[in-house]
Amino acid sequence: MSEHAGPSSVPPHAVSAEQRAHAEARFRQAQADVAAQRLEQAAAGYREAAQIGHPGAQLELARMRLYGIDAPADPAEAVHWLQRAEASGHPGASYLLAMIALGGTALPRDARINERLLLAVRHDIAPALRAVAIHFGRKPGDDDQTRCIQMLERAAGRGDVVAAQLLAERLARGEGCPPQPRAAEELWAQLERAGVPRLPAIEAPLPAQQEGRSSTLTLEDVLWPPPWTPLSESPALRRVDRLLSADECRLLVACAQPQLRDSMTVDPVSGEARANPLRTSRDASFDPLAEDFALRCVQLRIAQAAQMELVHAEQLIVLRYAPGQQYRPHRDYLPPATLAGDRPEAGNRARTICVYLNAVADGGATAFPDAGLSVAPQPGCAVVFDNLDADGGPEPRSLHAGEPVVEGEKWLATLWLRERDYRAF
Ligand SMILES: O=C(O)CCC(=O)C(=O)O
Ligand SMILES: [Fe+2]
Repeated sequence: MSEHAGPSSVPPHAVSAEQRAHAEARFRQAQADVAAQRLEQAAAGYREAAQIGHPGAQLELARMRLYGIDAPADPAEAVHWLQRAEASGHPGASYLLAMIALGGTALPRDARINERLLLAVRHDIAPALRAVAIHFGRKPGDDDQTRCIQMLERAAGRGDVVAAQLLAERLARGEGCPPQPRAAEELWAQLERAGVPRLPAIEAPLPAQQEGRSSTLTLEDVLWPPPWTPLSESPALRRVDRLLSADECRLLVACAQPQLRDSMTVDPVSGEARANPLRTSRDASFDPLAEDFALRCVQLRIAQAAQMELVHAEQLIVLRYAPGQQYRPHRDYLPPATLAGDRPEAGNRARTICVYLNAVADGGATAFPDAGLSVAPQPGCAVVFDNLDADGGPEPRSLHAGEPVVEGEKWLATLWLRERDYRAF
């Protein structure tokens, strides 16, 4: 993780100069192995250097173990190496430990998350700055809003493109600062020259707040799910209002935009992904390797709103529908052949939560024919429904559709939640 400042070589006095030099050489060779896709050799090299006490190697080995790059993922081993790197003062390790703890499985979801994140902020680690900016930006206080702008500026100054996009949108609209349309235009022009696409116009009310919360960086705020409003009992259907802030909606769009591809569906017989007239949108699925603290925090909040644990979630999908595009009536539970090829031990997709990320000029509601209901997109709000019946069998009444967009575009984030643990951490 080159963007993470911190000691990456073996601290002096711990081992002999000769061992230190050896660890450094093994570390460099492992980096070359990664570049050449020799992953098993890279892991072996990192491991040797990590055992000697090389914090950079400890961090890289941890990442390989966390994401299962050379062998099946082992978050517990990743945590072990990160804790050793953290003990040597590597702030990148603290940042990763905080990110892992959000899942609440490999590490407890406790106050250490805030401590570690703040430590990463003090070391100017850009993804930590971005996450903290978005966190303050959710809060109504003027001080919090000012902090959000300051943190976005700091992250953008460290080269964080997404923070720069979020900042430009806030400057343009005067969110947390007086409107500065000229500065916003300059920033957007700079971003466009670097090939960064503009964001769609997104405005959303501030998220619902838990009464009496302080304005410090406390994870409890994120964990508090706004209550849901039942819409139908059978099929089980609810809506959640004011779940995500405008920054959070923009974050999801900004991260998805560069990765959009034509939506595919999986053929239930062959298991192959292919274009299907069932779903004519474009979508992006977030690679776990690309997830940062802010993205995990938003997903945790979405999972909490669905009253499920984040580790039950498949990868988050962001969909974009242009006029005429739609998702024809379907059910989200997986047919046996598809399930068999994708973590059958996690069980089927028990619940779905769809979060609307922007306002659609016309069309694009989510229709539930068996409930006789349709939910119109409202930025930052979500619809939650159950795909399985009380006995865990497929619930045919969960049939639903993304109606065609008539005018404008529709951005949506979907989390499909399995019955049991799906993610490694
Ligand atoms: O676009 C919609 O409103 C529905 C999307 C959907 O059904 C899904 O993501 O599973
Ligand atoms: Fe669906």
